[in-house]
Amino acid sequence: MSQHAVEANFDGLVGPTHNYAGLSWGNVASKSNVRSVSNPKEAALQGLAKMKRLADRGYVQGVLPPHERPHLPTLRALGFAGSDGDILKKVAAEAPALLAAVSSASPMWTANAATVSPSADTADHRVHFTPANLSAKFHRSIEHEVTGRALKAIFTDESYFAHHPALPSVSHFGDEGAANHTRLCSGYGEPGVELFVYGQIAFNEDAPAPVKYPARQTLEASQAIARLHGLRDRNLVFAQQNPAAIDAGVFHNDVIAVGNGNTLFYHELAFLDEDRVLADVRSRLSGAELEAVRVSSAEVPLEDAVASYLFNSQLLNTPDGMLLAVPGECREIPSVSRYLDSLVASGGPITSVEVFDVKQSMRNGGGPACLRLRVVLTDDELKAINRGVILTDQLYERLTTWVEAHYRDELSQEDLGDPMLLEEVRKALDELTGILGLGSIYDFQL
Ligand SMILES: N=C(N)NCCC[C@H](NC(=O)CCC(=O)O)C(=O)O
Repeated sequence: MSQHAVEANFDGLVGPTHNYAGLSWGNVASKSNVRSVSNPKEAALQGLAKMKRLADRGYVQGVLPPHERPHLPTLRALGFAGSDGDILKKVAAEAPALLAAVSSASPMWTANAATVSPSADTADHRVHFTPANLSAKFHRSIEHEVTGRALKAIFTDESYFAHHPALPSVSHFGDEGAANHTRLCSGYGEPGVELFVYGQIAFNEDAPAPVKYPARQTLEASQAIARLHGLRDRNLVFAQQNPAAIDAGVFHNDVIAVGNGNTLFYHELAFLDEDRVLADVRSRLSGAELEAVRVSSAEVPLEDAVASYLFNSQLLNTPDGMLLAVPGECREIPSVSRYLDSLVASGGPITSVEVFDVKQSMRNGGGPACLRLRVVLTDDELKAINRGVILTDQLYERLTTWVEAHYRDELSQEDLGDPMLLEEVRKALDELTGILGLGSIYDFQL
């Protein structure tokens, strides 16, 4: 028997070390803004403003905490020794690239935090979580442990929630989480079709693969997650991303497609075999017809899709149709802005468009959809979670005051070795776990 369920969005709160280090080869924005001075305070406030607007509209909105950065335990594991201050000084002088990597606020992009399968799809009828190993990028590969702790601190009740460790951290099982996973369904509480999109088949060197940029997700990783989560064939589609799109800067599928309910909004160059993907989804989707909203290259050239992050939008149910929550950049690029007007006028499933300013995150390649992890929860499951992370007016006020008190409004690469920064971060995060009621999740708290 299906139960009423909602889609909750858990946004990553941007951390106090948000900076532009050019760490992500294959992510055009990250590379083009390398060494710009960032504004962590503005970044965090932009993220909170997005959460607040959506919470005010009645969507269930949660918060996932930032991670401790710079991450001293990683530096110690790599042979740096002495006091925290000694280590920062040494690594800043000898290995600034490493310091940048362990200082990234990248856990803000919670679409990469984990893959989540709702209880309507899983064999044991629990919600399953697998933190993504993010093994393609060193700075992201250090996220999954604390991500797992945060998820366990929020989704604690084992009768409702199952937590798996990240997959083995090697390229064969490269996993980028929900950014390459879309669920289509007739209603959130109904069994859905989980569409896993991969960039490469790891154990077949002859299979198609991008030539310029890395494919971060493998088929083998997606299959492993489907097994761990107890998904059945009738709920599953595996699709290969178009290698040419990866080579044009589409480093995750959520940069070129987004789905919600029975609607898949995608660019014609998203998939290697578009017809098969649609046929596979159609044959498995029950209780609804698939609405395929296809954007052609003639309407929006691939480079405009990448530059605007049109598809990195949130697609949300409203009482009359669906809302596309787009980044501000979509209105700055003429082809995209024109397309959005025609989309709303077309009489299709997407009936409104709203602009969100997340520019600080966008400059590192993270749009509205990168900043959120979707978790479909039945009414009982929602009641069972740690409610301290659900955004209310009061929590919004507390978090804004917390950001104002602890965050800098300028951060350059040279600041990352400042021992004061580490102290500021730890003080802020210690207070935050109290505000969110998470207990101890950071290494410095254990
Ligand atoms: N599409 C989704 N779901 N997420 C976007 C992640 C952006 C992130 N950028 C970065 O990690 C850049 C950090 C820097 O260069 O400082 C990444 O490439 O993994």
